[in-house]
Amino acid sequence: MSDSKPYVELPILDISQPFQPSSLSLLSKACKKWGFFHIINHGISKDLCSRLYSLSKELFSLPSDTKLKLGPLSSIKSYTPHFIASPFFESLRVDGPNFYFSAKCSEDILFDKQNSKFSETLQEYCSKMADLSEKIIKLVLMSLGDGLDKLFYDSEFNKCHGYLRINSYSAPEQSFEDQVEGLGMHTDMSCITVLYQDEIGGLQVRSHDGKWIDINPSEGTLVVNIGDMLQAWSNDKLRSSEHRVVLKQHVNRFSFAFFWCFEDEKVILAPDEVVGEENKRVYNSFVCLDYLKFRENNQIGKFEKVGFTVRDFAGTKSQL
Ligand SMILES: O=C(O)CCC(=O)C(=O)O
Ligand SMILES: [Fe+2]
Repeated sequence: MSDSKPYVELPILDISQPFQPSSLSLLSKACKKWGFFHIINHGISKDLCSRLYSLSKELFSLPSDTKLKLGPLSSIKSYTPHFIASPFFESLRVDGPNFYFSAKCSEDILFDKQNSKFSETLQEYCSKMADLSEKIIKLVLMSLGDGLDKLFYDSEFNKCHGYLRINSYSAPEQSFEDQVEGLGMHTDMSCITVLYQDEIGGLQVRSHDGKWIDINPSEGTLVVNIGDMLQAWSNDKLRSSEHRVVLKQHVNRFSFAFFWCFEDEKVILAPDEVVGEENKRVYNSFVCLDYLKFRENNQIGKFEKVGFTVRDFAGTKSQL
């Protein structure tokens, strides 16, 4: 990676502390400009991350035939094999609200002997992530000002649900002239995503003028990004940025992406208080599930590849 890349300083929020107006204002600027920020003192211990990391290694080193019992052609569909998102990417999904049950269904098929550590660890990690996501949503709403957190948290965000995707990137063996993408440019469909990335790095966010900027890993720090659902709900006050993962030769990489989403049947329409008097609504109202299906069924936007986003789906004419 070249050294000439523009440098971006994303806020690092200590979320164990009460928030000062100055940190909320930094947060709101970062959410508008980048849609990404970092958090520390989030309560997810190093030990828990290492345990999940070891289990992930064990899981993805199982034979392909075993992993394929979990999808994409099986009834469970928790596994995405290589060559769907990219030749170097595979993933396993664990769904809430009963993360233990979801992980156990996969565990029972993957491991000959019972490996209850797998479902227990996933339950521990995901339930902590769900609590953390609620906290982060409140914080992001606070950063929008005008007491929007108090006005809308309970009425609009109380049925959110989460799922985890454990992402495994295998190492490109040949050298390529261009950057090798492990996961191509995409936006997340969630309200927010909370991401643990290992120490390898490779996550990049796309700036307004189309430059790729590294989001470097740092121990004890989690990355948070705004997804499409919150971009639409906030009438573009919060940005769901395009991002991707580039790989290094001969190096494997893992990440754990926890997606916190509105319920499927939720109708997203930016409230008047969020839109503000001066501004126009930039999205028509839409049902969440319809957007998810639009992304799933769309050849270009399929899986997490470059493609259509919520703007193509629900943007008002003036914006297109
Ligand atoms: O692996 C990463 O760092 C990012 C993963 C990601 O963007 C996703 O799972 O949506
Ligand atoms: Fe993503």
